[in-house]
Amino acid sequence: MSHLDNIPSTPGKFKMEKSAYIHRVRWQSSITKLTFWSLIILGSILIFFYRSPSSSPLSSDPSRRSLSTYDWGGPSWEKRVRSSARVRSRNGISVLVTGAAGFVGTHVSVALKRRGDGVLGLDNFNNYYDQSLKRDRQALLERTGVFVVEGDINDSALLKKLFEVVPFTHVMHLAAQAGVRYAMENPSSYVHSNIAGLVSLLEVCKSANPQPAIVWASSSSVYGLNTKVPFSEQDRTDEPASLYAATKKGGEEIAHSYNHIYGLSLTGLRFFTVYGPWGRPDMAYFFFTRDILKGKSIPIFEAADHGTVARDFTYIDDIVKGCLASLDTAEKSTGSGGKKKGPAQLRVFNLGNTSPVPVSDLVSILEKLLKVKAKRNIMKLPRNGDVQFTHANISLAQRELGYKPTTDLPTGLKKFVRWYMNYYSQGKKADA
Ligand SMILES: O=C(O)[C@H]1O[C@H](OP(=O)(O)OP(=O)(O)OC[C@H]2O[C@@H](n3ccc(=O)[nH]c3=O)[C@H](O)[C@@H]2O)[C@H](O)[C@@H](O)[C@@H]1O
Repeated sequence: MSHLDNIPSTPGKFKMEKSAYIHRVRWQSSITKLTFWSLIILGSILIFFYRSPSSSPLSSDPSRRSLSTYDWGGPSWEKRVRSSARVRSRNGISVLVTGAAGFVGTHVSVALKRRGDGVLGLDNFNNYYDQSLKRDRQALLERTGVFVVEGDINDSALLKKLFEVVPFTHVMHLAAQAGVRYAMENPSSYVHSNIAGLVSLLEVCKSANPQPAIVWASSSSVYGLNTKVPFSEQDRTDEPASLYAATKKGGEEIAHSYNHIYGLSLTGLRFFTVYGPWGRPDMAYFFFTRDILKGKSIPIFEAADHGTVARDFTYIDDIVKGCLASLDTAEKSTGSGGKKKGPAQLRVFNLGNTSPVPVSDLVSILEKLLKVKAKRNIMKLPRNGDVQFTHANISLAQRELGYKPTTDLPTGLKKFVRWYMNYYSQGKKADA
């Protein structure tokens, strides 16, 4: 008989062979031991999750999408930060790019690095969409010489540290919770990233010496239910159709207040449905491509009375040019030591393509490029935050930034499809 046979199968059903007293003493000591070890294990788990000062404040935040802690700091980490942010051209700038492993962030970081600017990336690698795509973008950035620090914009200690290590002249703020429809599923993630995260970043920027100039991503969605087209920067933006749009509009007001109080130079860019290689799998052109290839039906929205739903789709390279021109024309912030010394620049620009295309035409272009007929499922535009159309007036950006989009939708989609086929032919799965 093995000693294992002495252990009762049901806890508590001990055979009373010895005196009750001895059993009671043993029983109490077992409970004490059990409590002691439970506390030790619980303590260890807590210490594991909160072990470093760099642990993300996300850990206790219900809006968090995945449990993440970030490690940063130390001499070799600082060396990498410094080296990545080192300016290598005359008159170059040093830029902190937030959301660097995102779609626009990756393209902008590469473009800046290639022209000799210092670039440091920051990204929290959340799981809103396929994280392996973000990791592959990160690998691309590493090959270009851009180090991406893993962390969240809500982590003020990390942001302060970055500004201690590098006196950034500019911040390109692209970290955000994107996507219009997802706001109904996870509203707090929009508040967390687009409102709280923005404030956390601006708080650190306002106290930095010197204060950086900030260029950041707003959205065409701030035009909301407006019917006057094309949308101009002077138009009202007080009827957002989604929480996403509301948080971007809120960001524009927050920018105004930091400019007014602290003299921060701030430029907001209203992007119009940006698409292209290394894009976002949650966007229609991307998952339409995946689903057409899979033979899955795709939902194509239409407005009431068969009204056309259209977007001013803008190719990534045009957006990158607009971002770089915004950084190059940004004036210096005027404050120091957290105090305003004089008026500072405050700008908002539309970055669109100026030629809206119906979603059904987008599908036709994809069908031709993919040589596959789509299974179209025409359905009523759901009440989920989508607007019927967008159309940018870009004359202000043209005048002030020299912004001039040059890629039409068929040309841009051709480049996207080429990238897509190449990327996913390497055994990767195109899951959102
Ligand atoms: O311009 C912007 O500011 C916004 O552009 C996009 O938002 P959206 O234009 O809605 O882009 P998609 O989600 O790719 O949708 C494109 C078009 O396809 C339509 N659509 C979308 C999904 C679907 O299943 N079916 C469908 O017909 C939408 O109604 C829309 O007209 C981005 O997702 C936002 O993050 C960005 O801020």
